[in-house]
Amino acid sequence: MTDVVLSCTKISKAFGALQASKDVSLDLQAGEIHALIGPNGAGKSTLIRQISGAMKPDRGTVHFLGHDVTRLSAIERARLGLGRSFQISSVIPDFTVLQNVALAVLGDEGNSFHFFRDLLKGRPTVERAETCIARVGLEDRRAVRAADLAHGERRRLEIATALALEPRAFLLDEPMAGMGAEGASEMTRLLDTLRHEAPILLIEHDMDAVFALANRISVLVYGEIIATGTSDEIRSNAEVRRAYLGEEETA
Ligand SMILES: Nc1ncnc2c1ncn2[C@@H]1O[C@H](COP(=O)(O)OP(=O)(O)OP(=O)(O)O)[C@@H](O)[C@H]1O
Repeated sequence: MTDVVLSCTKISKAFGALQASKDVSLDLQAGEIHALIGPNGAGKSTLIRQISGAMKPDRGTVHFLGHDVTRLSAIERARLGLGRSFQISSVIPDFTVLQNVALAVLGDEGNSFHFFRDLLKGRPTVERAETCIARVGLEDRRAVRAADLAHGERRRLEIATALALEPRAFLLDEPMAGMGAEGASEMTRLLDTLRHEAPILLIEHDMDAVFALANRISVLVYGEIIATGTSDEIRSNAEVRRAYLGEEETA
């Protein structure tokens, strides 16, 4: 029996005449990385936003850990353990690495941010934040302001803030965007280990990373999933090559 952590069923979303999601169904199973790939404008971010709760679908349902979360807000889904990291950074630039992650830990504990300064002196918060920081390999950078981090380090900080919420699943939207080869391979190594803590639904344009990491890949074209399979199955799928991979190779 497969252990489905997250699923969406027949999700549809239109922006005026544009059908950005068309009856999309997919699931995320324990221990896996399920990559969502497709050309620019295919509807990947729109789909992940509906799964996270940032946007309401016109039709369809989202289930997470056995709950129907379709009507829950993004914050309520995050509290259930849906961890997110987006194309646009959510970290506070003037806060240090430690302060950013501690803030996320406090948010998870349901504390009012008025008490942030006092609580930051408390060991449990700091210890938990430091565990998350070490998990992404930023322990030597804990006192550095987020604004002063290199791009790849900032992406890892975002993952640390997501880890602070003790997620049961991750939604990651282009964690390797804008990274050089070294940053991308560090992120690849990190995601490879993270999947064992919580499965990852991954949007990523870096095909080397996707093919190296993904247990399963779904290909979205014009808002529709045209194929789901292993790396080998997707690489050799004629329709996928025509609609997406062939186009990338000749670009
Ligand atoms: N809020 C919105 N209002 C109107 N149209 C939108 C909105 N959000 C997205 N779209 C459109 O929906 C389509 C899908 O966009 P989306 O950002 O989901 O694609 P994507 O696959 O994530 O693209 P990329 O790979 O470039 O990030 C695009 O045509 C986009 O212009």
